[in-house]
Amino acid sequence: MTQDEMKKNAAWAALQYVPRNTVVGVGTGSTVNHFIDALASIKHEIKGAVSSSVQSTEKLQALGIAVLDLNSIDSFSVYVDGADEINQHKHMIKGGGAALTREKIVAAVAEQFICIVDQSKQVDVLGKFPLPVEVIPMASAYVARQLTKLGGRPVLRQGVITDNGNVIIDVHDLAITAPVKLEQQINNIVGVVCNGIFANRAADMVLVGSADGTQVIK
Ligand SMILES: O=C(CO)[C@H](O)[C@H](O)COP(=O)(O)O
Repeated sequence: MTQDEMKKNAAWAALQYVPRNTVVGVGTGSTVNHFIDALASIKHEIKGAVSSSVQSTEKLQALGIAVLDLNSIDSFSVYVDGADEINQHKHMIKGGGAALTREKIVAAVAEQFICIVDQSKQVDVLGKFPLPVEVIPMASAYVARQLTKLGGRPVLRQGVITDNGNVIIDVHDLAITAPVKLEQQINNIVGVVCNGIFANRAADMVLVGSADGTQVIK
């Protein structure tokens, strides 16, 4: 079974946790693209979606799913998104698709975060995947220096501008043994919009696709 088939299994398994007649939060990425396909199969049973990126918005709308303004909603039940890495505490690294800020915003409004991954995303310690940090462009050199002081090796992601008009710095060589603390430390650097550690708002449930089926971790 390919990695993409494992992603697809996890994505379709998420459908059973989507309450009907509500708004659904939708993340970004190749795993989420499978989830959007799955969501389209029940589009007449939901009230629409809130989206974490232009990419997901376009796919949702192309499949006939209404995309609602997050500011028009007080809360909603379930946010479904992928991850680049996830540990046993359901802390994640996200942002490989550069959508981390909007993903963190939509996740913050959701009551429950369901993370859909293939088994290759499970790790003991976060940080082998370079940590994405969204940065205001004029602050990129300053922020890079501060990230070096924290022990990382920052690399500007070439040719990428986020949906919010900012740049991404990928931080290599971090062994993230204290994700809750490091997430806050990086957020405290002036010029950082958001970083890809999702630990202060971890996942509530993880669906892990593998060749043996989909494992549910609550
Ligand atoms: O955080 C993300 C996008 O910003 C994605 O969830 C993450 O990169 C995983 O992507 P994929 O499902 O394509 O493996």
